[in-house]
Amino acid sequence: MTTPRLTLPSPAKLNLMLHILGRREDGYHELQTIFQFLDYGDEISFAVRDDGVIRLHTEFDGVPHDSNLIVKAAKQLQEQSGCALGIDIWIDKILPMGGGIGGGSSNAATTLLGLNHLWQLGWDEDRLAALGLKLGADVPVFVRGHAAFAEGVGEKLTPVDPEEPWYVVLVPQVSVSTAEIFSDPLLTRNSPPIKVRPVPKGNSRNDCLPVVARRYPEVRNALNLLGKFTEAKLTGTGSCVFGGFPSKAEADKVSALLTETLTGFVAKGSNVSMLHRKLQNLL
Ligand SMILES: C[C@](O)(CO)[C@H](O)COP(=O)(O)OP(=O)(O)OC[C@H]1O[C@@H](n2ccc(N)nc2=O)[C@H](O)[C@@H]1O
Ligand SMILES: Nc1ncnc2c1ncn2[C@@H]1O[C@H](COP(=O)(O)OP(=O)(O)OP(=O)(O)O)[C@@H](O)[C@H]1O
Repeated sequence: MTTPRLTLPSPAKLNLMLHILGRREDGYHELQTIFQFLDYGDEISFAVRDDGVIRLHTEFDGVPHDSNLIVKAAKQLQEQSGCALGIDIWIDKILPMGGGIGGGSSNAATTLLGLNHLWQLGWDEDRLAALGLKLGADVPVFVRGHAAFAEGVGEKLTPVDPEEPWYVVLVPQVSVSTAEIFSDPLLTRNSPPIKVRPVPKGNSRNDCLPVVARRYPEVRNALNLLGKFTEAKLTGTGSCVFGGFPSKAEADKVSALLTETLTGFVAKGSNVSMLHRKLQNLL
């Protein structure tokens, strides 16, 4: 008898704004950012095994098995929960790596929530988010599954409900190293903290944009091209560039023009992650 597989979505995120307030003693940066999910992402399938082995069957270019955030998330959860079960994992990977749309962090969160369900651990969201934070600054928001205003290094989350437009997302064919951008001497690190909620209009800038655009001509090009149709923004530390449109038809039209020369996709913004919508249906 074959073990049944559970397939769960692993959505992308966008940073609708990103301000850098300062640098902490450990080198990490204090941020204020707004996360929103996309109805677009990878799909991860899981099948429980009873021998305790954790095995990711899909190979990733340049990411060894044990360094994959999916495997790290599974191992840490197994270790900390004392669970004797194991897991077989497959992923249908469509999210670009190093694109600032959070693929690795989202994969880690989907793994944590999927295994919590399949291994019947009964961990609450706070505990899963705390474990997730050790894997990456963006993991907690994917664990919680609601669009959020984030502070600290991204772990202090307040749910928000921004508009949910259709986005054109351009994917310049360069991988941007987050660590490299955060260590650039030209990065602005002194944005004043926003104290008013909701975040007032006019605060949509991303402090990483000037540094990324300066270093990567491909990103500059994408910003210029999309900027002809709408406000073109950078997500995270890039490389992806996005802009919102009121309808799918308008987003499709612009995407069709731009993707003649650039890679990209159209997806709807969503304040509730599609992972959580699927899990809700399961329960
Ligand atoms: C900037 C964002 O993309 C916003 O969504 C994320 O906070 C980055 O999250 P991430 O890719 O999961 O980043 P991590 O793997 O935690 O960190 C990668 C590297 O970026 C730098 N880093 C990251 C986040 C942060 N708040 N300050 C930093 O200085 C650190 O050098 C760190 O070693
Ligand atoms: N499951 C995974 N999916 C993607 N990348 C992974 C994974 N596991 C490890 N990595 C490593 O993490 C790096 C960053 O990947 P990721 O896709 O999260 O970047 P990102 O979209 O820029 O994320 P962020 O917006 O959180 O900075 C990759 O270049 C890769 O080396």
